[in-house]
Amino acid sequence: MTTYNLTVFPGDGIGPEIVDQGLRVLEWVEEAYGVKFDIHTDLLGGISYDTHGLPLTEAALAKAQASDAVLMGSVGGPKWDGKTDYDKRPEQGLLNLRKGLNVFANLRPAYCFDALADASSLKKELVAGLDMLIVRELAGGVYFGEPRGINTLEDGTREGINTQRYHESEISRIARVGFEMAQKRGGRLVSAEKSNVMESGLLWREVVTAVATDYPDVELSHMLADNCAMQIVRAPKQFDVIVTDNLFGDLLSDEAAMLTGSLGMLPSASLSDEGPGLYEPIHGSAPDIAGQDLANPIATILSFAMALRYSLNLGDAATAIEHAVSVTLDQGYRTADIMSEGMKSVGTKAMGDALLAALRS
Ligand SMILES: NC(=O)C1=CN([C@@H]2O[C@H](COP(=O)(O)OP(=O)(O)OC[C@H]3O[C@@H](n4cnc5c(N)ncnc54)[C@H](O)[C@@H]3O)[C@@H](O)[C@H]2O)C=CC1
Ligand SMILES: CC(C)CC(=O)C(=O)O
Ligand SMILES: [Mg+2]
Repeated sequence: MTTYNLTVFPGDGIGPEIVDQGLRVLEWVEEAYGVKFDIHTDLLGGISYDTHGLPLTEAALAKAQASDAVLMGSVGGPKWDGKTDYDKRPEQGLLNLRKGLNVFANLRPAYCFDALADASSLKKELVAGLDMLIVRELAGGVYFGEPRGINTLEDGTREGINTQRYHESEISRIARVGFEMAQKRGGRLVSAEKSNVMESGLLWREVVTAVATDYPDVELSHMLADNCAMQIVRAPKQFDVIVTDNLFGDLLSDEAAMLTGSLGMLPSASLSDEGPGLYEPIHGSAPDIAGQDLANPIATILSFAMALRYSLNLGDAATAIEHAVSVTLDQGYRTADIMSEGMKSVGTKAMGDALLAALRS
């Protein structure tokens, strides 16, 4: 029997609740596909800080690096928001995990399930049939650039600094992922930056244009990121694949999530050239609904399905899970974030129950 080593970081807020449902689905995969998941659960984020004084310990990172795939929930919350030492904040643990795994390519698919075309805040005809992919650079850019910090100046006033910095090698490697994804999909790639006001954006545009010569079958276009944000809500189905930097990808993907009905629907896979991928929903720890059995576990379950496809060679199991999500939504099960009139209102665990029933039927 094939055994896969998984490191799981439930994290903070709704993280443990949604990860629990994802792990139930993985138990089904073990039964249905005759594989074994050897699961090591560890601490990341605020819970790690409270226990160890650090949002990610070296030992936990080493375990993750030695795994076949790393699965997580979410980190952060008001308890740690006051921390001015950013290196100790829960979110820094996640950034360190991403950097430590060198997962530079973050795939964020925005797919509108037919049953949820009504759940979007946009008109149904704009989102029905939507299937776009945001490829976000994840290991560089302004979340990592130096110098950073808050300095007190001679006159006693303060300035905050973060640095957007991209080497051309970082741009070309994420551009290649964008082109390769477009080749496997609709053959169209939009590169989003701010080359009109940022040198790093200009370099981004030049490097992506140069890489394009290796992919003559992909139709490349460039779009300023602010226009891209507008186009995503004006006419989202014009997009096939968007490649963009760490900050713009963060913002554009939360925006795109609302086209699918809810932030609780959008999964992600973060991939490196070698080593395990990291799989997490794109949303945060949702402190406003944590511990109340209200969170939508679907983004997490779909992220774990992406792990099966991209890291564990279990693509059939991933497809079965995606199909079960579709069936469950067709059956009318809805967590509060995607609820509409006449549907069956369920909590986090009951959504997991419904999905497992669909998988077993
Ligand atoms: N990858 C991660 O772990 C991330 C962590 N964060 C952290 O999460 C904390 C909260 O951040 P927010 O800005 O409030 O963003 P958030 O994504 O946690 O929540 C935004 C809104 O979406 C709702 N929401 C999110 N996920 C949901 C789900 N699965 N089901 C139903 N509703 C859901 C929340 O209830 C909230 O109203 C902060 O500490 C932030 O730094 C934020 C984004 C990503
Ligand atoms: C480090 C995270 C908190 C940033 C984020 O919002 C994301 O990656 O989606
Ligand atoms: Mg985000």
